[in-house]
Amino acid sequence: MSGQGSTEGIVIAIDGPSGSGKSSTSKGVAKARGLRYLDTGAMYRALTWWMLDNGVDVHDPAAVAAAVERPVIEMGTDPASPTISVDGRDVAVEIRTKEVTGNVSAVSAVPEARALLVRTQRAVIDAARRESAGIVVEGRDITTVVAPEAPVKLFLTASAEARAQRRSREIHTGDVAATQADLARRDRLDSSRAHSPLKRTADATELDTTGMTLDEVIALVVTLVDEAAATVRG
Ligand SMILES: Nc1ncnc2c1ncn2[C@@H]1O[C@H](COP(=O)(O)OP(=O)(O)OP(=O)(O)O)[C@@H](O)[C@H]1O
Ligand SMILES: Nc1ccn([C@H]2C[C@H](O)[C@@H](COP(=O)(O)O)O2)c(=O)n1
Repeated sequence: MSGQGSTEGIVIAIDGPSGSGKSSTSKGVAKARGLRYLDTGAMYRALTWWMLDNGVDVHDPAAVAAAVERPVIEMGTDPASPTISVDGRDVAVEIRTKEVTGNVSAVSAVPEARALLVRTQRAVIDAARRESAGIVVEGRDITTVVAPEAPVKLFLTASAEARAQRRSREIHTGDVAATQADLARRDRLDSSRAHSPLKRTADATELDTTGMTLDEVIALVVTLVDEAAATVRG
């Protein structure tokens, strides 16, 4: 709940390229305004982890499509401690490996995988709204496919250099050039796939965070949420 209006049932949709700050910003905003938080990238990662763990050839779209219904992926939406599990196993660490990161774009390009996860994401949003909770949802197709009617739609960006610096600090590597190449590869794949590619629509507010601190970005987005809450609820 904000001082500016009610955030009950509000949906905040945030997309952007890898390392632009979607997760950190979304969690910070959700904590500041008592909202739920959904990391949809974690869901694609969890599906990818399961495929790899079960010997599915992730570069064979038909094999991925045939297996998508098998794992049960569940998410916890508390921004202070978001959770992700597959068949009851906590996979928060496993989904962040290099192997998963290197293969997740292939799995997320498969239409059957997207259809299933989009359905699950909409169910999470609907459940939050039934409980009168607002929710911040972040990923690559939230503003375009998952929640195009959201009253706050943001496209977060930062320069390739800034994103590589941030991610390199996070994973404690001095090889910023290699990190930048990894981010560029994933962005290229995620933006060029046939189904639900990452793209900014005209009605999403672009926020270039290069040169901004995380706290500054969170404060700015909280302001946008408060404005939307005041408008939506009168
Ligand atoms: N404005 C900022 N200034 C400095 N560092 C930032 C800023 N925003 C995010 N970061 C840091 O950059 C790193 C990447 O941020 P984050 O994981 O939130 O990005 P993301 O867009 O969710 O990435 P991905 O799509 O790859 O999951 C994190 O270490 C985070 O703390
Ligand atoms: N809505 C989404 C969210 C994520 N993906 C894919 C593409 C990303 O490279 C990958 C991992 O996401 P991250 O953890 O880096 O946010 O998942 C997608 O296609 N759609």
